[in-house]
Amino acid sequence: MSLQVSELRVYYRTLKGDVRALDGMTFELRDGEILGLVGESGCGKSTLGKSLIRMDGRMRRVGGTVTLDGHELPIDDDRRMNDYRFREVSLIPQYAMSALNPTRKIRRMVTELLRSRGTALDTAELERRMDQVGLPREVLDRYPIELSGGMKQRMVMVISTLLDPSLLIADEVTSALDVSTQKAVARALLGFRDSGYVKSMIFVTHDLALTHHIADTIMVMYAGKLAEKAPADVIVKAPRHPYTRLLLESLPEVGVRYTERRLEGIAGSPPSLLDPPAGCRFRDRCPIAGEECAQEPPVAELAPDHHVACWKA
Ligand SMILES: Nc1ncnc2c1ncn2[C@@H]1O[C@H](COP(=O)(O)OP(=O)(O)OP(=O)(O)O)[C@@H](O)[C@H]1O
Repeated sequence: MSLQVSELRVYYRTLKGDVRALDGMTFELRDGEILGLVGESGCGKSTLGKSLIRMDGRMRRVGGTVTLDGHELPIDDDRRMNDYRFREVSLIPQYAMSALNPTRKIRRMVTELLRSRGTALDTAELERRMDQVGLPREVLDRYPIELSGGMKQRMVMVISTLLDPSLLIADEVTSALDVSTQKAVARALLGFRDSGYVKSMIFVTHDLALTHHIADTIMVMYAGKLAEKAPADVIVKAPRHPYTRLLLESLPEVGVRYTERRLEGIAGSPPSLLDPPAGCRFRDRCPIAGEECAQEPPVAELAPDHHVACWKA
């Protein structure tokens, strides 16, 4: 088992009070597993990713534990987490491709990064990995501005995995890319896993179709909590949580025009995480909510590896 997250609660301190961005998340990730993490904007996906590697100043762990390869991660101790970053856990953050230092050529940037980690650059290994993701070697002697968006993204991916971290968190790495570049990036991620550069991966995205292609398991979050987690095929073909069903129904179909099938979103909006309601947080938008939903639903394992937090599932 690579990763075990247990009852994790991470809140943001704000002037209006605590934003309960993660409110009791429990899940596991096996060796070799790619987990697709989906859910509406603001449900806590990025907060989960950041919590596993670097909390920002406003984040606070209120409870729970994170264990990676049998060691509990000191997630709220920024200094101690330094021993784990890049080596054990690596993050490709949202908008990573715009975060490359514009004043450094790529080779110098990688050399400096590795030096700061006490490691020398193994150029042959770096080039092998660049070949694998289809990046020409002359990229090393270019400035970030001289690379296309897709090239920058693949370069960031190579850099983030150079020290073979156990867990890679890829946060929205494909959202700003065109469809064929998205595929190249997704293939590269699969290649990293298959080559053993990373043991397991959390792929954070809004794109359910792409997630279904590359993830072994999909976890759906809603308002800071786990709604459903199951093998990717099960989530797409036989979801049990009403939120997952509505999420799938709101996807556009290629070849179907608006006049034939109106694209329905999910009516209503998620609750504020400053003062979330008791009971099921999806209750106000749920077409099948009943009285029992005033109580918080437990996460039940309905079938092996199929976890659902819904009284009606
Ligand atoms: N620095 C912050 N201070 C206060 N609240 C924050 C902060 N960052 C995020 N939040 C809140 O925490 C909740 C979860 O945000 P998060 O960014 O993790 O969601 P997300 O699912 O990753 O969204 P998106 O898909 O838009 O990236 C939201 O309610 C958001 O408003």
